[in-house]
Amino acid sequence: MTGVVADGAGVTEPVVDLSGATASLGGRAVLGGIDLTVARGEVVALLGANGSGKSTTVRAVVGRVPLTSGGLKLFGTPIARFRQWRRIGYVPQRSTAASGVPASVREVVSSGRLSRSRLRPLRRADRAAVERALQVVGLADRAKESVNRLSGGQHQRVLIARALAAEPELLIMDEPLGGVDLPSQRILAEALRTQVAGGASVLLVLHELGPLQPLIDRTVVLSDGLVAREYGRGEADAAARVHDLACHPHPGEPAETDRTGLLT
Ligand SMILES: Nc1ncnc2c1ncn2[C@@H]1O[C@H](COP(=O)(O)OP(=O)(O)OP(=O)(O)O)[C@@H](O)[C@H]1O
Repeated sequence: MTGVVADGAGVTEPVVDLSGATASLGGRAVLGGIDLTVARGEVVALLGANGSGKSTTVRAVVGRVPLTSGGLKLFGTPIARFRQWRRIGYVPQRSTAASGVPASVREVVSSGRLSRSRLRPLRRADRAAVERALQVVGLADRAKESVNRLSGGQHQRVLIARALAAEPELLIMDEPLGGVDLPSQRILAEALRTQVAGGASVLLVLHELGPLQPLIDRTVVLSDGLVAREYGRGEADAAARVHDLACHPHPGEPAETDRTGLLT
């Protein structure tokens, strides 16, 4: 099995272990048998063309899309018995932080901490984690503002801060760079670096690796609901190039699909 690492207690299971996963949406098969692992401390990027199944895969991992067959274990526990959701931080694909609810930036970020503190009032350590997360995404000076007054990219940063505030062991982010400008992408890269240095594992859906590239241990390319290819750390440039050609073909240049048949 890939992605198994040893720790002080002996051999440890991957934090995510998806095997032969199939799923359907609207009566259509969307995942055709995905094998995906994330080892403890590993940073895995999921790439692929639009509609290849990236979001569905991570939504399956967080239990939001039921599998029609195959298996999923989180932290070594089958999904049906898994209850420790506070170990996982999930940032869904671009959405609003609070649809119409006049919550402040700090309140939304604090809500990430509440799930960890089981709805107890926040203690000093909780408040410190919230402030750190706000600093990390560069929104500390806007903490009192209503999230309704933020731009789309700033919303995204609030959602990222909410996930970071929980200090999860596994952070799952669906297109965290979407609509986020380059300085903020760098801030996010730094935030992730800190999380990973602290032992966190990360699963990211990305359209391009951008400033996150140096952090990524493994890149998994999806195509039509299947894993088309995996790239290791030293192959990040190749992964980025395959993805660029498949998803953003340059005029006059054949898409990588035409040349390799990898990404359809
Ligand atoms: N609620 C739904 N009902 C029916 N089909 C869906 C639904 N959500 C997604 N799909 C289909 O499932 C397939 C995979 O979608 P998914 O969102 O996982 O792709 P993706 O790789 O994340 O794409 P993108 O890069 O555009 O975000 C697509 O063909 C999509 O049309």
